[in-house]
Amino acid sequence: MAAPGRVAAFRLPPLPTIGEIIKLYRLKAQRQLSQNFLLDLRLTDKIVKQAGELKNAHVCEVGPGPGGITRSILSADVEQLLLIEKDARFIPGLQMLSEAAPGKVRIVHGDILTYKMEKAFPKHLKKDWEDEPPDIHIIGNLPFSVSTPLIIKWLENVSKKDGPFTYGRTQMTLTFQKEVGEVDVAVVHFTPLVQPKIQQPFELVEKVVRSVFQFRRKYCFRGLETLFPESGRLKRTEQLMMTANVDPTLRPFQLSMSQFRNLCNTYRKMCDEDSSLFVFDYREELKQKKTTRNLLKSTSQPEQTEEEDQL
Ligand SMILES: C[S@@+](CC[C@H](N)C(=O)[O-])C[C@H]1O[C@@H](n2cnc3c(N)ncnc32)[C@H](O)[C@@H]1O
Repeated sequence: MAAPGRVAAFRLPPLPTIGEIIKLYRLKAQRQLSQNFLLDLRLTDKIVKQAGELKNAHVCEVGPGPGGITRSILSADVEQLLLIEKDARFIPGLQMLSEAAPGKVRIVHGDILTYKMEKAFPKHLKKDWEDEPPDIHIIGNLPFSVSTPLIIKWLENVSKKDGPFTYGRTQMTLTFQKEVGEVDVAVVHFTPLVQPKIQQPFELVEKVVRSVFQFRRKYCFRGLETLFPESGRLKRTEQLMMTANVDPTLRPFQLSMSQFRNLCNTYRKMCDEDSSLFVFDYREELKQKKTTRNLLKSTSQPEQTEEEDQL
């Protein structure tokens, strides 16, 4: 058994070991689980420390599972802890934790991707966007398959000041697990800025960034080309890169924030000049090309192009 978590006012039940989790929750794949669940309280304390001072704070933990991070949050003497867990098998263990810390814990058996965060905390905690962040924190260690769509949704919420950011510049401390087979986790702490670094609609920024990074190891022009329809693609990509002052042979991860800003601003101007541009969908174009090619296919079958391999 791991050492019990301690707080001044109450004593939490000990964290189960990986073997106990497998038995208790009838789970399989011990190797994978031991990477996904954080069962060392020294490590979970370290992660929770990254969130800053949590005494008397309102915290939402996403995906508490067996409750390692949960214990560390409670040990930080928070005012209220909201737990959102999708897997019903973890609920009884979380209820035990809730009983050990009376009046502190609220458990929601639900999906964080659909949970209405704009109603999750008391209204009196709301702060103006320009003020200091509210005393509300989101903390979580989620699998990659969930954390990626979730962070995109939350970044959109930041830009629209809705969802968890109805309360102001709510802070988030999230762990991102590396590839399956690696045990390392990266802890990232986010505090929304008062002014965005790029003053364009979220959908436009997301489209540009997603396009650049779809070929992350290639020169950045390769991804940027996909913003434009085939007719005039080369010319418009050149125009975008020249106006934005971006060297086309940089790799996506070498681009600076100001280069992304220039790209977004220039692309916005191009979209304003051509109303059909923003809705252009490169993948849709590829699909249509493939369908046409299949229709025209005769006895001699051409090799698939690199583009079509992406479909
Ligand atoms: C990688 S485990 C981490 C568990 C625990 N936080 C820890 O660090 O040991 C991810 C947890 O998130 C839960 N989960 C996965 N998808 C979820 C979702 N969409 N909404 C809420 N919880 C989710 C899983 O059931 C699991 O308990």
